[in-house]
Amino acid sequence: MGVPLPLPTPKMGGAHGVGFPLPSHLEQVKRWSGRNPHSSLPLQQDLTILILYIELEMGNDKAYPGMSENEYSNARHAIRIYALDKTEISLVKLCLPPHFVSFGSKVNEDNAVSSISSVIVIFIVISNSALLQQNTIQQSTYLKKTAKSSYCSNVLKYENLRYDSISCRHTRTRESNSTSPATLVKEPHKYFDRVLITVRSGDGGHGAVLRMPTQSAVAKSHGKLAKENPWKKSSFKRDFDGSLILPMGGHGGDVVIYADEGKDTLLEFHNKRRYNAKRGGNVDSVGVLSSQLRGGLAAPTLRIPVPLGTVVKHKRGKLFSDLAHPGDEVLVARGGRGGISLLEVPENRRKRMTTLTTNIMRDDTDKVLVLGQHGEEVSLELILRVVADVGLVGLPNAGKSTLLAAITHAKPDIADYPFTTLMPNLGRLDGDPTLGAEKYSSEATLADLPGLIEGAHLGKGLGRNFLRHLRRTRLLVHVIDAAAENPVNDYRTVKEELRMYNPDYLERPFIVVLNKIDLPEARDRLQSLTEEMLKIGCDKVTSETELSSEDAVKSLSTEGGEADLLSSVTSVKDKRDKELEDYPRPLAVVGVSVLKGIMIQEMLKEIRAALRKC
Ligand SMILES: Nc1nc2c(ncn2[C@@H]2O[C@H](COP(=O)(O)OP(=O)(O)OP(=O)(O)O)[C@@H](O)[C@H]2O)c(=O)[nH]1
Ligand SMILES: [Mg+2]
Repeated sequence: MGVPLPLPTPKMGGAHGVGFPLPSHLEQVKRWSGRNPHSSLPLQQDLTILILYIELEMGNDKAYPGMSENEYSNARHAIRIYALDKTEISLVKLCLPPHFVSFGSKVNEDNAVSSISSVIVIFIVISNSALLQQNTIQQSTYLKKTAKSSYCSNVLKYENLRYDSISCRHTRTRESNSTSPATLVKEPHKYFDRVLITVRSGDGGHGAVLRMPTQSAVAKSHGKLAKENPWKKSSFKRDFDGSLILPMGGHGGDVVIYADEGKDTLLEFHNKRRYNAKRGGNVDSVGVLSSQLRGGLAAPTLRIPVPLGTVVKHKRGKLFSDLAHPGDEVLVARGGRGGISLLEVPENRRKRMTTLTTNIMRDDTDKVLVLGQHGEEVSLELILRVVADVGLVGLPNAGKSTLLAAITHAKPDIADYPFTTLMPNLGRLDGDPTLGAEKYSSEATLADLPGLIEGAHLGKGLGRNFLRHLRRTRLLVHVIDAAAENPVNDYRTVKEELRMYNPDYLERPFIVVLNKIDLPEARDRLQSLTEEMLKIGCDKVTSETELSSEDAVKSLSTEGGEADLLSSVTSVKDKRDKELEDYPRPLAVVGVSVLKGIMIQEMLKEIRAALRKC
């Protein structure tokens, strides 16, 4: 620890090295070591790095056929770097011997082994855990011994085999709480559906080490009766088998995240990113067992409300839960258990008490149980995907928000400039009263999304991240400005962007709404536009019309449409290779003017009919 490294003249990594210049790297290692053994590195997790620096004695160049002069001289120094997870550390001793000889296929192994002239083994332990650091030091000591006996005799001289271990601590990186309230107000659309938070469950309350009361104390508190028989069974709380029940520390508060229909966004979490549950109460005692003794109070569960449709994930990927239904909740951190109480019994009464109690503990090592257990701290990523049956998509200014306002009670912002809508607006569509009571209840939720433009997948306009909010929809409604210069092209642009985000979106049933037919230029070409739109696409539904449940699970672990599993990557790629014409054609094309209320009922009929089909 802390011994400056005897470093050889550094050279390039060589044919078997890691491909970056040695000098700077070894300089860094040098800085980490000797001078400051407890230097900090900006790493989040525990890590052990094993560096092998091997210098070869390249005696006979005929032993390395096919190696160029350059390769030959580079191969004289080989550096290998292994990052070991803390759980893998025991593997070091297993995998070390092969590394001594794994100098690539061009080198005859025997020759290579016999030509090693010196080896430097460096362990860098980056951890705040003293135990892990200690373990690594033991590992390297063990290696020194085994290397001496097994390798040094015939491979290299022991004095040429050097070990060092370096301990570094993590830097305590402060969580970026950089989103200022002003930014949140100015650009809420960038933050409303994604946030990182940290939750901590409460510690358990402490138990107590109790003494039996003296006879006089018992008499004082229980009057004459107790004086006659201080060990009378009813004096203390007992289990059904007669054993004494000793009070326990209260359970620490759990942390639960639940779906709350009253919440719309995750914005508030940007202001407060840390949530701590309370700790359990300690045993209320002055050290003497009494019938009045109470256990510590359990801390209340900390319940955090999030909008319906929030996906709760571990910061580094693992899915906790998808809170897609009202009342869904997930326990994200369990509170620490309360400590138990111990009873100290005088030697002469011990035997008798043992027959009466099951939870007497005298062993010193058990005393740790008196302290409540620690709660757990978890970093979470919350991702909102709105829950809606129908998604409205289209270019900016097509009239999506006007449509939502026309058929639901929603009051979205409407204006004749692009990107009026920055965050999804939700509206509730009532069922069809003409279909009778049964169908009337089949209401649906509509989501009006921000406008998409060509190149949205490259980040143009508002980008395309908001398309994740289409994930749960059953039906898409393409809203097109029929009075625009080239409505068919606009339609293709939106479909293309959807496909770039997630080709599955194009497999979903959809209808096309040609809007603004109150304007003459739209009304005149309504017929031809409708025919043209109906021609784009094919009849056969090529694959699943909805995300299968398996896909849904996969998609929960990924964002932005990039699936992490190889198979799904391939399938997504295949789907992107398809032409727009290879995807299903619209279920219906209707011309409307949502502003002037023309053909609204016909449009609603088509939407309801489509909803019934999917
Ligand atoms: N003439 C006419 N104008 C309409 C019609 N529907 C919407 N508009 C106008 O089109 C403009 C844009 O409407 P919005 O509903 O804000 O369009 P949007 O698709 O939500 O636009 P973004 O939110 O920017 O994506 C507004 O000025 C509306 O008044 C219509 O049927 N006829
Ligand atoms: Mg809008």
